[in-house]
Amino acid sequence: MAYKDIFNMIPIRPPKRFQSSIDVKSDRLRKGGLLKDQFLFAPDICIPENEIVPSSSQSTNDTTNNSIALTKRILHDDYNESISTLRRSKRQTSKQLGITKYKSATSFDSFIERQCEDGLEARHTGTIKGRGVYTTKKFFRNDYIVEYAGELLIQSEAKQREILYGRNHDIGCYMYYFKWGEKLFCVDATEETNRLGRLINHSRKNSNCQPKVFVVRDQPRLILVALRDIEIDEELFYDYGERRKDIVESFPWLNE
Ligand SMILES: C[S@@+](CC[C@H](N)C(=O)[O-])C[C@H]1O[C@@H](n2cnc3c(N)ncnc32)[C@H](O)[C@@H]1O
Repeated sequence: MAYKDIFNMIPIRPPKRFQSSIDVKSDRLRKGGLLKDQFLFAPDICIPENEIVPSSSQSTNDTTNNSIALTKRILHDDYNESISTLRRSKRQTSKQLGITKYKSATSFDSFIERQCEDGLEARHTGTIKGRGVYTTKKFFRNDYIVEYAGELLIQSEAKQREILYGRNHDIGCYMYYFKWGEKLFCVDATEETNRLGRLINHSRKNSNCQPKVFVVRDQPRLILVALRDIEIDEELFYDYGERRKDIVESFPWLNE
């Protein structure tokens, strides 16, 4: 499956306030009284949607889970190899990666590492979109919202998986491609889990959050950050970034 062009990198400014004093406190304790030297960088990210299968049953059914299990078995050897490649190549400096470093006073890594999904719940939207994620607390602009959690893959493996997933129309599109340094990676969140980032729907015109790459222990993690203040009971949306004409014509909701 093809992917769209990656946009320029857009740095995000660290939030001016701490999102939660509890998180900051635990982070300080963990790191011996110091906030870790960390940085944010934010290449724009895209999800290839050219094989989106609009499905009402994206899904907990056995067929889907079996397909995923089968795919993983088939790809098992490649998977081990690709992840070890990833690990081998991870020790690049930010200069090599061409990434601007931003020291942040606020630590997002504690949110990521403890899989924080506070203030969110999944509900059925009652529309063709299927499930969506809604807020149960207020978020402020630049707040951490949730991780787009899944398996980190290199591009070649992700493409192989997509071919297999594409054979099963019960499998929805949960592959999230992004550029990190000079390389393309993908977070595959196809497997049904209880993580919420994978359930956030698309809006081009009314997105209220935005994907960013955040590095934890030298590994890129995808997170969603609030674009503006978000009130309780709002559905979360981000722009999937797909602009290819043929794809958008096939899935007109990408323009909404
Ligand atoms: C990452 S999943 C989002 C969660 C999905 N709604 C679910 O129930 O599992 C992406 C899929 O959700 C659906 N979707 C997301 N945003 C949509 C929108 N604005 N309109 C229609 N369908 C949408 C499409 O089927 C898309 O392939």
